[in-house]
Amino acid sequence: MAAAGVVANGPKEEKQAVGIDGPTNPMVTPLLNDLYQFTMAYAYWKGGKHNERAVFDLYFRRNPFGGEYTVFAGLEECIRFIANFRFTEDEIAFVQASLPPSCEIGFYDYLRGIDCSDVEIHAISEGFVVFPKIPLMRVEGPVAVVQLLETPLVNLINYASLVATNAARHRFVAGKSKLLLEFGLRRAQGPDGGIGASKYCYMGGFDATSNVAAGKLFGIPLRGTHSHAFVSSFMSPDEITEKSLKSSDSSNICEDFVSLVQAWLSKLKWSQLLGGIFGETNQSELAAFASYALAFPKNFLALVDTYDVMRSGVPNFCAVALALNDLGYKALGIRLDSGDLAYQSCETRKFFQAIEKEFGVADFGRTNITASNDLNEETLDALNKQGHEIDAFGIGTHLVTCYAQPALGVVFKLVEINNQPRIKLSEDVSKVSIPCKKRCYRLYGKEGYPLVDIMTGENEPSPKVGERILCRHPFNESKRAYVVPKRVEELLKCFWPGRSGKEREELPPIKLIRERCINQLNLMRPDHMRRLNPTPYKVSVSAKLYDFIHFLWLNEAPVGELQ
Ligand SMILES: Nc1ncnc2c1ncn2[C@@H]1O[C@H](COP(=O)(O)OP(=O)(O)OP(=O)(O)O)[C@@H](O)[C@H]1O
Ligand SMILES: O=P(O)(O)OC[C@H]1O[C@H](OP(=O)(O)OP(=O)(O)O)[C@H](O)[C@@H]1O
Ligand SMILES: O=C(O)c1cccnc1
Ligand SMILES: [Mg+2]
Repeated sequence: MAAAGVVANGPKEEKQAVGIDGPTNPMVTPLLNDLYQFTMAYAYWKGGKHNERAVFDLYFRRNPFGGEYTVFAGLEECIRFIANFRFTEDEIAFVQASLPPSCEIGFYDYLRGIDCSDVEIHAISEGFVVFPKIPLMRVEGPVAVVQLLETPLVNLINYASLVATNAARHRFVAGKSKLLLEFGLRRAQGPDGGIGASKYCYMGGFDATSNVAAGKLFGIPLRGTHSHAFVSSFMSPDEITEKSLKSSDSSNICEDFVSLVQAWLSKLKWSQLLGGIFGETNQSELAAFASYALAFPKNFLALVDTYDVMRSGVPNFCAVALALNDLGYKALGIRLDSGDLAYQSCETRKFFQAIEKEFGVADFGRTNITASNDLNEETLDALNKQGHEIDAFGIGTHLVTCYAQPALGVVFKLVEINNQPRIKLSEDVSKVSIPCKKRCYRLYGKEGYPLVDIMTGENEPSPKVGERILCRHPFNESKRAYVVPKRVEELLKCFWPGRSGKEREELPPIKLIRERCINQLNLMRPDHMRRLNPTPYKVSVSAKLYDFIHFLWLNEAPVGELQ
């Protein structure tokens, strides 16, 4: 399919993060934290508890946007943070100034010495489809150090996974064949929101961004059109002084491209097939289009809704496109940014097809139509239901601000300390944590779909292909199922080995993560993916872990006394 707009760069050779560089955003430091992490770290240290070995799980409790899946994103930035985790003298001085003066000076020497060399991180690969309760990351290490990681890690995963999921959901509704452009920078929540949105929307299945900084930082393809300001900045074709244009093969020069455009406009006006659709078009708009075509003859795309789409924008675009065609150039297409996008795209397509027929310009009928203007999942769905002729969507505000749901409830919970499993109870069962250092697996069925994710204790034997295993709902006794997996995939892999001597998983380039994400989404059973009342994906625990959770629950919950 033809690309929309000016192509500023192709995807670069992505940089392999082996070194490992620090986080993309230099604001991500150990101070990007909640105060209570420091007060707890002090209290652990003061009590001589700081080096106790703790295991924390990072997970979320509910899928966003009323859906039944989430895309896991943000892992690379977490590993970059971990790999470079050290306090500067300046930061230590600030922590000291922020804690009560009664805190002993030795704590600051302790902070001076810590890094993540004794921390071990297992995580699900970035770009995987993930589900509630399953640990996305398992962080193990000295309790005070790992406590200091909670807020930054949750911060780095939360929005990344939310916006990647939002992008994946927009892609799902738009369909695989459409070009999806992220146009959200101006509406994003600050500079980091803008950069993060561009990165993770690409990961979640968008094709390109308008955000130049994101193009430079991550090698994401850049695309763009032009705005209404460019069109309304022109008053008349007389403004164009440099009117000559070389043909695409440089064999001849058209000395007055503007007159060629005017000639085509008259032909269109009097043509049999198009007769009566339009009269006088807006000449200042025509000047803007001709001028843009002179600047970008190979990438001409026009925003056609400044004055009147069918009576001015589209005929003016076609006149310029046909003049370009005379010189061997193929115009890219138009952008619609207001009004009824379904209706206008269909009318425009008919107009393009009529031109192809009347003037014998091959493929003119297939000229690209891009649409934008407050698009979201619902409007994309409505457009599909009505029928439309749009090839590409530019989406900003709703996508990057995650308008439909502003946060993913990622949490970081202690599940084990000094080899002792810990549980956090709650009146709300969905908030009870799943104790123990665990392993997690995805079990696939005979049709190739993932059937269930299962958590087991660290030392339980792993589920085996062809062997029946009981999968239990972690909290609901009556919900259980036997599964005979056709494929077993271990989900948690070692991304930061600490001192364990384990091999570290590579951090793949963003393009590969994007492909992985698209493949993962394609693998899901369609009923988990549908927008209305999707089927929940099953998340379970082994029988042994189930028994242990409930044993610990009873052990920890005080018995009430009725009077
Ligand atoms: N065929 C359609 N079906 C459903 N929604 C549509 C359709 N066409 C456009 N929309 C949506 O309707 C809304 C139109 O918004 P609104 O009326 O505020 O804009 P407009 O007047 O067309 O343009 P402008 O942004 O210039 O004010 C947008 O959110 C757009 O995405
Ligand atoms: O609508 P979004 O999904 O956020 O997509 C990006 C929008 O940003 C641009 O214009 P802007 O909104 O700045 O001005 P406009 O509303 O007048 O078009 C563009 O024309 C889109 O309409
Ligand atoms: O290139 C575009 O068309 C664009 C970029 C950002 C926002 N709206 C549109
Ligand atoms: Mg707008």
